[in-house]
Amino acid sequence: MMQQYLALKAEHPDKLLFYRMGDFYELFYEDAQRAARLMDITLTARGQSAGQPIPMAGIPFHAAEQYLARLVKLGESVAICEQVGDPATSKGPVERKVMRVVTPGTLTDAALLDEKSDNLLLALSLSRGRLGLAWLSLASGRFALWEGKSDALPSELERLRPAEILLADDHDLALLGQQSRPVKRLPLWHFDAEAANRLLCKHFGTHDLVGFGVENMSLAVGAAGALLQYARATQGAELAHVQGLSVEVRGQYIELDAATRRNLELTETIRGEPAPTLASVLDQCMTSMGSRLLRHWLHHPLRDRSKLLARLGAVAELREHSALPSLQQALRPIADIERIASRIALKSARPRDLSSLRDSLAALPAIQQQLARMDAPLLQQLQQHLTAPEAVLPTLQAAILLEPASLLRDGGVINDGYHAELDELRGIQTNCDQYLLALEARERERTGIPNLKVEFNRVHGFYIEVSKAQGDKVPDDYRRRQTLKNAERYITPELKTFEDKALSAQERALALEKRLYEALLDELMHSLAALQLLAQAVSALDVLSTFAAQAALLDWHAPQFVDEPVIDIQQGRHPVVEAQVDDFIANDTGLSLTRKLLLITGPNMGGKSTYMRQTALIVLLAHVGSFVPAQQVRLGPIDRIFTRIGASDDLAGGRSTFMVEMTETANILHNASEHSLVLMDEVGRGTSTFDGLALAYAIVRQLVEKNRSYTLFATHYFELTRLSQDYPQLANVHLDAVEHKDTVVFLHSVKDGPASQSYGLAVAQLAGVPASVIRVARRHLQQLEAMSIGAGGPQADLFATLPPADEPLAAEPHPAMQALQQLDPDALTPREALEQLYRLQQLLQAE
Ligand SMILES: Nc1ncnc2c1ncn2[C@@H]1O[C@H](COP(=O)(O)OP(=O)(O)OP(=O)(O)O)[C@@H](O)[C@H]1O
Repeated sequence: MMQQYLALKAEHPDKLLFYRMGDFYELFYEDAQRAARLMDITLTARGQSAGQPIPMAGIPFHAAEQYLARLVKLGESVAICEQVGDPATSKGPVERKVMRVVTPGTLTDAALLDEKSDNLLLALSLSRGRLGLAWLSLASGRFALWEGKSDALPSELERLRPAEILLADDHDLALLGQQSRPVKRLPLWHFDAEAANRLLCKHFGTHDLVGFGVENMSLAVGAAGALLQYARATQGAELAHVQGLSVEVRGQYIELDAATRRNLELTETIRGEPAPTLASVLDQCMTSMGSRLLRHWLHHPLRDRSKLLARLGAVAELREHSALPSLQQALRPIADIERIASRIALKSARPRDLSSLRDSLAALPAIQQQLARMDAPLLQQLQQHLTAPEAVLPTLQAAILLEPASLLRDGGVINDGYHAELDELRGIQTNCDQYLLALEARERERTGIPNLKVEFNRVHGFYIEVSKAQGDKVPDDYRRRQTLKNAERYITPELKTFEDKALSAQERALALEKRLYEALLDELMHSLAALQLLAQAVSALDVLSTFAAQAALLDWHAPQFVDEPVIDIQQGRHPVVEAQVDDFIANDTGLSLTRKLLLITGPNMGGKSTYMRQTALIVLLAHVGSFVPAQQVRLGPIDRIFTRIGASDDLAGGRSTFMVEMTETANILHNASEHSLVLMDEVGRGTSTFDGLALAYAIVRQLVEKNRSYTLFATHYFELTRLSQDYPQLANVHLDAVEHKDTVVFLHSVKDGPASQSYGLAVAQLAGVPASVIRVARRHLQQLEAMSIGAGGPQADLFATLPPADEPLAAEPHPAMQALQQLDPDALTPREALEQLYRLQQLLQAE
C-alpha cells in the first residue's frame, strides 16, 4: 500500500495528497505533519519506514469539504485520491486514482467558494516590456485575455485579485511584488504561443482564433494555453462550459491604478475588510450572481456612453415603476445558475443543484411578466434572455424528485415515473412493508407467540425477534442470528430469500439512479451556453434593480454625460460616510477648463478627504450606470482616476511612507491627462516642512501647467493658496469650521477661498492631548508667528525665498545628459564606449 501511495505522491509532489482509506482520507510523512499543523488535527504514526514510524494524519471523508475549504484559504493545493477498485475482489491494495485536484484558483464547489465574489485563476507571461494575461473563473466559465505594457502588472493584479497565479519558472517571483496570493510555477514551454493556439482551437472547435480578436496577442494567448492546460488537469475533465474567450481592450474602462482601487474602498476597506465599502452600501442584490456582477461593475467603470445610457435608462424606468418591489421579490428565489451550469459541465453538480435549477427556471415567467410592462430597451433585451433553455425545465421536472436527497449515493434523487425499471425496483422495496406485516401475522399464528416481531437493521438485515420467555415455542426451521439479553433473533429460509431480493433491489435501484443521473447531466450539457446567457441576464437585471431601489431609498439622481470638459456636481455626498453619520453636509464640486484645480484647505477632521473621495465615487458610480448621491451631476469625458491619499507604509516591500507617497505621485505626474481626475491628499507631509512644501508647490504647478487634469489637491501648506494669483484655473476652497469656547466645531461645508486658520491645536485638544502640552504648543506657536517674515497669512511664509511662480520649472539639462545625448553608440568601439562611460561619470562627480 505504501508503494502505491508513494507512486501517487510522486505525481503530486507540491500538493497535499488526501489518500482514501475506507471512511478516511489519510496523509503521510511531511504531508501529515503539515496538515496537522495547518488544520489542527492529531498526528499519529503507522508502520515503519527505514526503522522510523511513518507520520500519519487523517480526516473523516464526510467532513473533507470543511478541511479543504480551510486548506485552500491558506493557499494550499490538495490532490484527492479515491479508491476506484472493489475492495472485495482486489488482491493486494485496492486500486486508487487521483480524481481531482483542488487548488485556490480552480474551485467550483459551492461549499468552498465565496458566493459574492469571483474566484479567478490568472496566468501571466512577460517578454520585452510587454505583459500578457489570461484569466478564468472556472466556476462561471468566463475566460478573458489582456495584453499591454508590463508596468501595468500591479494595477492589473489589484483589479483582478486572482485567487491563484500561474507563472513560468524562469520568471522572477519578485515580479509580482508584495502580494500574498499562491503562485504556481510551470515550465516555460507551457506558455508557448503556438502550442497554446493549437490547444485553444481544439478546445473551442475552431479553425483559428481570429474570431476572438486575439491577433498580436501572442503573450496572452500563451498564458491562456498554460492556464487551460492547468485548469483541465485539476478537474480531470474537459471544461465544456468554457465556451469562448473575450479580449479586454485598453480604453474600454476608466482606468484605476492599484492605489486608487484601494483608496476608494470599492469592495474592500484599506484594512482589507468587506465593510463599510461602496459595495457594502450598495449591495442589496437578491441573488449571489447579482452581488458578484455588482462588484465586477464597480471595478470596471465603462467609458462607452451608449452602454452607460442604456443602463441608466433601465435604472430610471425601474426606479419609477410600481412593479420594482415585486420584480425584486421574483428574483429572490433564483439560484446561482451560473455556478450550477459550471458544475454540470464538470459533472460535479449535486442533486440539489438540479432541483434548485429547476425551481429557478420555473420562476422565470413571473419575472418576464413584470418586465413585459416596461419599455427601456435594455430591459426588453434582458426580458428576451430570461427564458429557460428549451426542454430543460420539463426534463428536470420529470427527472428530479421535488426534494431530492443531498447526495446521490443515498438514492432518493430521481423522480417516480421517470424510468419504468427504477419504479419497479422501488416497488419491491415499498411492498416490503406489507409483506413483512403479513409474515409477522402469519408467524405469530403459526408459533402462538403473540409478541413475535419481524424487523430490520443495517448490520443483521431482516430477523424475527422472540423474547427469551417464549423461546420454547420457536419452530425448528428458525435459525438463530443473534442473542440479546432478553430476546433471541432468528431468520427463516423464507425471510432469507425475501431479504436477498429486497437488498438486491435496493442496490440495483441505487446503481440505476446513478446511471440515470449521469445521463441527465450529459443531456444538460447541451444547454450550457443558454444557461450562461440566462445567468448573465438575471445578474444584470438584479444589479439594475438594486441600483433603482437604492436610488429611491437613498435619494440618488441620474448623472448626465456631456461633451464639454466638466465635472459639475451639485450637492454631492459620500455614500459610505453618509451611511455612518447623522447629518451629512452635501457639497458642490465644480471643475471645468477655466477651473481645473481646487486647492482644498481647512482643519484636520474638517472633511477634506471625504470631499475628495466623494467626487471620485460619484464619477465612478456614474460610469457603472448607477444613479449617484448628488442632486445634479454633469460629466465630460473622463479617462482615468488617480488618487494619492493617506499614508501607508509598505514595510514588507522595503518602502517608507514617503517613498510610497512619491512613487504614487510620480505615476500620476507621468500618466494623468487632461481627461483624468486626480485626487491628492496632503502630498509632501511625509518629509521635512521645507522639502514637503517645495515638492507640493512644484507638483501643483506641474499638474496645472502640464497634466491639466481635473485635480483636487488638499493641503495644510497655506503658502500654496497664493498660487491662485498666478493661475486663474486654480481655485481655493476650504472646509468651514468655527471656534467655539476654546474648541473647534466642524461645519463640513465647502466654501470658496482659502481657510483662515489651521485649528491644529484645537483638534489636538479635542483628541485629548494633555492641556499642559497644548499650553506649551500655543506659546511656541506665538513665538514662531512673531518670528515669521512678512507674516500675513495663518502660517509663516515659507515661500519668501522660493522663486516666483512664473519662472520656468525645467532647469538647464545636466552636462552629463547633454554628453549622453550627443553619443552615437553604433559608431563606438567597445574601448571607446568604456572611455565615454568614465567621462560621463566624471561629469557627474564634477557637478
Ligand atoms: N460632509 C460631511 N458631513 C458630515 N460629516 C462629515 C462630512 N465630511 C466629513 N465628515 C466627518 O468628519 C470626519 C473626518 O473627515 P475627513 O477624514 O474627510 O477629514 P480631513 O479634513 O481629511 O481630516 P485630516 O486632515 O485629518 O485627514 C469623517 O469621518 C466624518 O465623520
